[in-house]
Amino acid sequence: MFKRGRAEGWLRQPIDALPLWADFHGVRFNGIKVGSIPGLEDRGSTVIADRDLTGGKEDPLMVVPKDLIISRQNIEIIAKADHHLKEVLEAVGDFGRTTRGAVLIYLVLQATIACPDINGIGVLHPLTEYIKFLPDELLPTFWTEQERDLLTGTTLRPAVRAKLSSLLREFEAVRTATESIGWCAKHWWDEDDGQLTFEDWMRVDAIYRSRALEFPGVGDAMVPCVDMANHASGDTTAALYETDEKGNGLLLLRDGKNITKGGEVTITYGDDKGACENIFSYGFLEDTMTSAKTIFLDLDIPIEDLLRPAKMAVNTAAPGFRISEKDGHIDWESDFVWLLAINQEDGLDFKLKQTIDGQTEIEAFWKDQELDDTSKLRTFLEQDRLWDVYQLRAVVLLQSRIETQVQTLREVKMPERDPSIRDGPWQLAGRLRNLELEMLEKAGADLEDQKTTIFQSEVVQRYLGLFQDEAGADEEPVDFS
Ligand SMILES: C[S@@+](CC[C@H](N)C(=O)[O-])C[C@H]1O[C@@H](n2cnc3c(N)ncnc32)[C@H](O)[C@@H]1O
Repeated sequence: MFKRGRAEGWLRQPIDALPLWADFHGVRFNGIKVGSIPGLEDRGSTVIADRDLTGGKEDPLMVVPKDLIISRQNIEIIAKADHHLKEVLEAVGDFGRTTRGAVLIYLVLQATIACPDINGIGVLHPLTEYIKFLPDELLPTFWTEQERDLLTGTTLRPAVRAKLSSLLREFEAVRTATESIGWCAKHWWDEDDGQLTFEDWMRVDAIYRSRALEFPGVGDAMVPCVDMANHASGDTTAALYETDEKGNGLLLLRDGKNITKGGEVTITYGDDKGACENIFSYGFLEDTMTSAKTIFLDLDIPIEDLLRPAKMAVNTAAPGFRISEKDGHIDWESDFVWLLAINQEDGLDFKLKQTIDGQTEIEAFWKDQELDDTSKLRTFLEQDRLWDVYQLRAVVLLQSRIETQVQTLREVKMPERDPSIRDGPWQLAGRLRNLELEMLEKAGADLEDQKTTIFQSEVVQRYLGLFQDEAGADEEPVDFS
């Protein structure tokens, strides 16, 4: 539907028509306009100062009436007057009650309303026109297989693979849930005339992913016109977004920020987001990004671990760890690694429990204390006299996982550039590989230092049988492997 609508023009509007749309629907612009900046056309449209703007002295640069905000609450309100939207939202169940689910369904319905072959479906809404201004972002879900191959060894590779699988599952679930609705069967799913394709689902997902912002008091939402602002981090962020006491969306120039006429009025999409997430959600990396910032690596419980099935059954933590870099210093965090770091001889135990309905449930224990949430395991271990030993094991596990990742990145080099590979994916993949490799190497070195420090601890030395107390009596050595 989107591809056809873009090509035939019924799902496309030039950005020059935005002021008219905004004016008609009560969006107020103060000293700004929306368009592209000469020389930066590859960044699409953005908010531009239409006169000199002085921070601390300006009224809101944009006021967007609250009814135009695409939030879960507003979609529920719109659905009260649009029985087609309501029918689909109800049919998809819990998914339609999440913000993302409601917005994706809503966007699909707006495209359906705009389609000239489909009549009498849905109620026209200002947003039916607005989605025509939105460009198709080249997010990695739209990269070709060859372009995605460039990501091998980066954390974006598994993220994109998982996203594509989950999008396909969602699309099939929406189809199954709605194909018994007459108009959906006819206009969306009919083998010959049905208009809705998996590519449409990918497009609405990309629109939401690249444009939704977290609004105080509203939650995640797409706010028309505010979502035309491009991103800049740190001190270069020019404006903030929030809602006023009536719930209208606002764009506010930051105090102390002066923008001369023609300058860009940027917001931040989140300064802490890592390089992987930036490419995943927005399809670009800021030129000033010199660190991958944060990397999540998966961890697997080794096959040789006899408790693997039980550990997997009780685990409640994300199976991996995150390393983050701030001010040149690398930190790691993981609720999962502790489950890998301990075993039965340390005090981990499992019991089978019969539930009231006759099912069997597995329960985990740490030294006779019930472990109902394995993500809290660290708090138990911290109090244990062998805490240093568990820390050492965790560090060794993380270090080995990082080494594997580094090795893959080093071994699988960027190939010769095939002419079919587009410039965007080529540049982004190259930069991401370098940023992640550099940060992983730094993290590996930092963990080596941590390992050396923990290794010196008396607890570890005693545990390994390397400690000699003053009387010269050796501790019984313990097999650390
Ligand atoms: C919320 S939209 C902003 C408006 C968008 N440029 C448009 O034309 O509709 C987010 C998208 O804008 C682009 N973008 C935003 N900030 C950027 C930046 N600093 N550099 C390059 N592209 C940027 C990316 O394509 C991103 O997915």
